[in-house]
Amino acid sequence: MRKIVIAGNWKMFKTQAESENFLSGFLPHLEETPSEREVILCPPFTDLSVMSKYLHGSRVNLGAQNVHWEENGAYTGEIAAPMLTEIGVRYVIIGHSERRQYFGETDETVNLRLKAAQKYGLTPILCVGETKQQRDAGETEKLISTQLEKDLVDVDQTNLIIAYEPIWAIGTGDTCEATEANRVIGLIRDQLTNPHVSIQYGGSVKPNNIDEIMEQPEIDGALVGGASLEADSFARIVNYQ
Ligand SMILES: O=C(CO)COP(=O)(O)O
Repeated sequence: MRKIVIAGNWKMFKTQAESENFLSGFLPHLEETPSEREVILCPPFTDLSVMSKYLHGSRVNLGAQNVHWEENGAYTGEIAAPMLTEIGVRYVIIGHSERRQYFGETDETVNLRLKAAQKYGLTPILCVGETKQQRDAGETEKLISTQLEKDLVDVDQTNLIIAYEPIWAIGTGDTCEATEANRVIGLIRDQLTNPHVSIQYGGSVKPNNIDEIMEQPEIDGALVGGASLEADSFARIVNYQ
């Protein structure tokens, strides 16, 4: 059975005080959320500890936005998996296009991070997706297939979530057609050895398009950026019809 997973990626937004304010507005909405839906919030590192305490006993799980592959060491600015698991973090986003674009993340480092996350018991959310230029050149399938091939070397597919995030749809309001996202996600699934991996769609997911996205048979959830920053908006997404 593939699990439905709805995750909010807060990127570089929200102080601790703002994160607690969000939770006080958001948590009451979860009374309506079907129990089989997994709800995850991925805030900045500085919010994780305070949110973990706040969320104790709640059904919301925490994810980080990155993790290093070493257990510790002289890697200024990085975070190690045991630092995350110790405070109750269960998931970690790896290979987001913003990391690949602005911070030199490569398929090789993505692969190292995926394996390290799994080694320490975190479930990675691996992001893949094409640029507008690659899409226009008809290279979507080839690009994603190459990303998967390189990123997933020796990665355990029984503890993995994948997010298909077309880069041109991120933060632009220009959502990928739900049927097209469904098609690409079907192609991703064809390339996996485990048919039970949950595959999310990400890119301008909003309260007004979540229902159509979740109607698609191949789409198992959403990775939500901007619309996860406001409690009512993310609640509407988590409580899709
Ligand atoms: O990058 C994203 C989630 O990881 C998507 O961001 P938006 O929902 O703001 O387009």
